[in-house]
Formats: sequence, C-alpha cells, structure tokens
Amino acid sequence: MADYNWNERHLINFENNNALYTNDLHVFYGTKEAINGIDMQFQKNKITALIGPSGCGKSTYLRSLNRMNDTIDTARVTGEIMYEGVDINAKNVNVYEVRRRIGMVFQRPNPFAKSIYENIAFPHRQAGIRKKAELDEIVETSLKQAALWDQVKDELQRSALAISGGQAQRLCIARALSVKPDIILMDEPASALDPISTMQIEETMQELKKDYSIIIVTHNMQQASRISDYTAFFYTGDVIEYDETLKIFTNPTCKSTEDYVSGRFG
Ligand SMILES: Nc1ncnc2c1ncn2[C@@H]1O[C@H](COP(=O)(O)OP(=O)(O)OP(=O)(O)O)[C@@H](O)[C@H]1O
Repeated sequence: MADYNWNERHLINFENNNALYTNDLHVFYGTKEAINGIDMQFQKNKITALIGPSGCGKSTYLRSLNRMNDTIDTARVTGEIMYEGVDINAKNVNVYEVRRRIGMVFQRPNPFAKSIYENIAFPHRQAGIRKKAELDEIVETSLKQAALWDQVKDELQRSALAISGGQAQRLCIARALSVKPDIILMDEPASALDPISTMQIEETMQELKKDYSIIIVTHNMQQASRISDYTAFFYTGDVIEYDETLKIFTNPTCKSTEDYVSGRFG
C-alpha cells in the first residue's frame, strides 16, 4: 500500500437540513476501539453511502445510529447522536421509539416465518391495532412503497420464507417502512441478491428518498456511485473523506480515497 497520510481529513459540513448527526462518536468492543470519535452529519431526503475496506467500522457506526449496538454485550458507545434536538445515545431515551423512527434493513433478508401479510401486520397487531381494514391498509401501503405490492397482492397468505431473496428483502423494507420511520439504515441490503433484484432495490431506494433519509453501507463502489448523493470513506474507525458522491468518485481530495474508490487497495 502507498504511504498515505492517514491524519488527512476532508469532511463536508451541513448547516441545515440534517436528519441526524453524531458528535465525537466512539464505539468500543471491550477495550478495543472500533470507532474513534466520528463527527458526521446526514442530510434529509438524501442517500448517504458509507464505504471502506472490511473491518473499518462501517457497520459498527451504522448500528450505533439506532442503538442496535446496545444488543451487543461488549459494545459501549460514547458521544452524541443528535436526532430532532435529542441525544438518542442518552440513557433515558426510549430505545424502541428510536428504532421506530430510525429503521434498519440488514444484509440478509430476515422475514418472520409467517405469511407475507403477517410479516407486516403482526407487529402492528401486537401494538394494539385490531381492525382488519386498518391492518390491510398498513400492509398495502408499505408493500406499495417497497415496490412489492403488484407482485404479491394475490398471494398475501403465502409464506414469506417461500419468496425470492429479492422479494424477501423488499418485504423487510416494507416492514421497516410500515412503522413510519424518518430514517432508514441499510447494511449492505443488496449484497446477498442477484443483479436484477439489486437493481430493483436501488430503484426502490431512489423512490424512498423522497420521503426518507437513507444511510447505506455498501462494498459495491458502482452501487455507491449510482445511488448515493453523499459518500463517506471510512478507514480504521475514522472517516477520512466525506463529500458529494460525484466528487468522491471523480475528484477526491485525499489520495487514499482516490486509490480506494479506484480499487487500488482494500
Ligand atoms: N460484536 C463484535 N465484537 C467484537 N468486535 C467486533 C464486533 N463487531 C465488529 N467488531 C470489530 O470491530 C471492527 C469494525 O467492524 P465492522 O463490522 O463495523 O466493520 P465493517 O467496516 O462494517 O466491516 P465489513 O465491511 O467487513 O462488514 C472490526 O475490527 C471488527 O472485528
């Protein structure tokens, strides 16, 4: 690897219209520091891609944004995660409400072993919605938003375990959307999918950003350059360069970013 200056930073700052931002965010697994104090702001109604070599902390950072790292015993998160004027990393915050407002879609589609309909209706029924018409409406709206309705509307009782991987991922997106989040975190949502399903997910994301802010971890440079408005290049727990996607992929400031996006290392 070339001799890069890893102390170099080139980070974009937004004055307004932030969906979320972090101040001095650190994440530790036991004594090991995986995120070294990241200040980063995410724009509303935009897609922001997090890229970087394996193990540099993209997923750890993403998971901290809706307190998913709370589910890992050894993980400890310090610093602020500011959302709507509230530090959602504070102790007294309702974590379930945080995860409702800031939803997550994982790498591998993880539908429940229930029907397509129930995958979406079940959490709402658990939350107290009993009227069938109301549940029907939630199911239909969410499936439409995830561009899956037309394909499954006549087989809503089919098992969600018997649909294709691409459909299952869109069902998981529909499930995440059904609770009306503001922000959607996506951790390599298409990496387990074939190219056509990947393209469909990317098209769906372009539609979704009209109503949601999206933050996506991806290993796929073409995908990041196709779909995102902003891109952040992570390296060993830090953000080295964060800028408009076009700039990152055509004229990055840091040599390390340039070499990473052009496939010279990583
Ligand atoms: N549950 C965990 N316990 C301990 N260490 C962890 C855990 N999860 C991640 N790590 C470590 O934290 C660092 C960052 O990992 P993370 O998965 O966030 O990186 P990443 O950039 O998302 O990697 P990849 O692209 O391979 O998914 C790595 O050194 C990893 O080994």
